[in-house]
Amino acid sequence: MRTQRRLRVVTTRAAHGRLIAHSDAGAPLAFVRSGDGLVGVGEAVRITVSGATRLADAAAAWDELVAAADVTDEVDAHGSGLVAFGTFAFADDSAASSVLIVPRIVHGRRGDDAWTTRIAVDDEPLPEVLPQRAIDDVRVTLSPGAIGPERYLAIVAEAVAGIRAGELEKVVLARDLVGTLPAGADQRSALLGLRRRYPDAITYAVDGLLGASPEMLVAARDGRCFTRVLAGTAARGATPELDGEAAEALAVHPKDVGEHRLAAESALESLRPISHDLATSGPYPLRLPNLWHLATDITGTLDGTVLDALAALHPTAAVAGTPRATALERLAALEGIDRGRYAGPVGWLDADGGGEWAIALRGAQVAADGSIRAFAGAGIVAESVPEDELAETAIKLRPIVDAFGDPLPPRPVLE
Ligand SMILES: C=C(O[C@@H]1C=C(C(=O)O)C=C[C@H]1O)C(=O)O
Repeated sequence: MRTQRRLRVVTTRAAHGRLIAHSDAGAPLAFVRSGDGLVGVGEAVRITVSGATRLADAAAAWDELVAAADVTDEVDAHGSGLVAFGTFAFADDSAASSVLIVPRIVHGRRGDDAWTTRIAVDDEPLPEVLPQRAIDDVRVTLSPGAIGPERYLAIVAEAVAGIRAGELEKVVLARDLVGTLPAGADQRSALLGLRRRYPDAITYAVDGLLGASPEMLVAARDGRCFTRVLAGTAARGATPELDGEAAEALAVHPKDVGEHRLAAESALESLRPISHDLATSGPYPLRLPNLWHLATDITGTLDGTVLDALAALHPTAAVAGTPRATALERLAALEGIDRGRYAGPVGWLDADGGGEWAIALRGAQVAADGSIRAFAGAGIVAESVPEDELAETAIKLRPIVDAFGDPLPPRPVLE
């Protein structure tokens, strides 16, 4: 989709309260982690793409918009100036649209810098910054969707049989929960629920897709990139001692270590053609409020934009499997449903090819009619036990189940 619009973009220093309270109740835009990040209000431009070329098409439309923009930025921080929020569908043949959204107003904070960016289209005046609005407490119960627990056990068993027969090494299988948000409900309620419980995760919201992802697919700035690969999961222990043992056991558990190695190697392989000086640290056990993951961090010099990096990395072996093409075929056949934007890239990009993109995990899509669909998956390998994988998806669904079920606990409930 082409756009001829000319944007006028002005960033000035500002002081903010809670970032999320600035966003729109019915259509929040957010990418926030540990108090830093971006929140968008309103919509100046929407770029809609789909199909196998969705990332390349979005990049071309974005380049045109950037070329015609007039930007005044007195802050010059990562995320000041012209930015767009975005979400991309998981599969090439998904019916879900992929979008880039340029808000009318962006509130940003990074360390000691805080700013507001105002964006006007063509000859419009710059938008006015409105005061924050209190967040309503909205409660929704989620229940099994197209893939209930029984069906999940069956497809995991089928996947294990295929892997043992040598068809592929690993496939990530997901299941879903559904619910309905009342008309006009405040979506920021769930966002705040996620932020309070998972402050170190990335709380994201773009076009009804919202969640708290622990996995940074790629962050790019000034020609450098960072990727965090997560694969291999264990429940937290009930006492500090048991918890420490759970982390130690995960770090040496052959199934998880093997599953992780496939994911880390495939991320490196994807990055090699578009980057150099790649360095890794890990795998190490990463602690989240609800579980442990094995993590590998990758840094490098990026020869391209953040969208180029997304095109190279997505879908990673952490959310699809290995080999990639076989895993994509198998997961589509076994799940039998459209994942929509679940496990796709969600984030923001700037005018210089930088930005931050998470994998859309631990979240849900809220559709225009209020229907909610949440997904969580687990990496299946030859040693996988269906009941364990079902339990793992239940833990991974907890952030979004709790955020909708009991959105505003008075203080972080864990940690
Ligand atoms: C697929 C999900 O998570 C991914 C799969 C993991 C695993 O199988 O151990 C771990 C982290 C994520 O990369 C999900 O949360 O839905």
